[in-house]
Amino acid sequence: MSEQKRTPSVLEWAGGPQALERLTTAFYDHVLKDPLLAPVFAGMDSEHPQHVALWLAEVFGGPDAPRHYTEERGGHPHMARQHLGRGITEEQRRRWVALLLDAADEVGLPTDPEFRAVFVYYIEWGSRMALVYSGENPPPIDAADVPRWSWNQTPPWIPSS
Ligand code: HEM
Repeated sequence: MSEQKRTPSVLEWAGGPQALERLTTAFYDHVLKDPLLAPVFAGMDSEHPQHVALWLAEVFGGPDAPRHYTEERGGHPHMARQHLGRGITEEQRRRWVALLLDAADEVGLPTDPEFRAVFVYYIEWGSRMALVYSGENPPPIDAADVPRWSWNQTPPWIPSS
């Protein structure tokens, strides 16, 4: 009887925490040069790329992965608060998503349809949530956990032999 292969977490598939740090480092380099986004990030913490990589690692790490962002950075409430009052526009959100996807190509994240689908699924949701929190009537900031995103409908394709 053939042994069933374990499905890697999205984080493992992406290349681990280091791959996400490469992604956010390249991404914020571009953000800071972008006319639409640079003003939004003018006061950005110099470690912001690492913090966002830590957040993404928790989102994509799978149910049993360490919760580093929650333990070290204050979890969902801290992240949500960081967007309050920023008045992010839909045009800025779209640019933010576009630059992140460009950066994913630039640093060589996997390009298989299954990985990119789950990645975009989270980024689309998360960026719209950031916009909602940044607006005039943000939802209350509750003690929700950092969301865990998994393969859902599109587990990675792994050859059987
Ligand atoms: C999936 C989408 C997003 C994720 C996962 C995300 C993640 C985060 C996280 C984790 C922080 C807090 C970092 C920390 O201090 O621990 C943060 C802060 C921030 N985010 Fe977002 N964000 C998203 C979308 C956006 C968008 C669309 C914008 C604006 C166009 C934005 C603007 C900011 C700004 C300006 C800060 C404060 C940065 C600083 O001063 O250090 N975010 N974000």
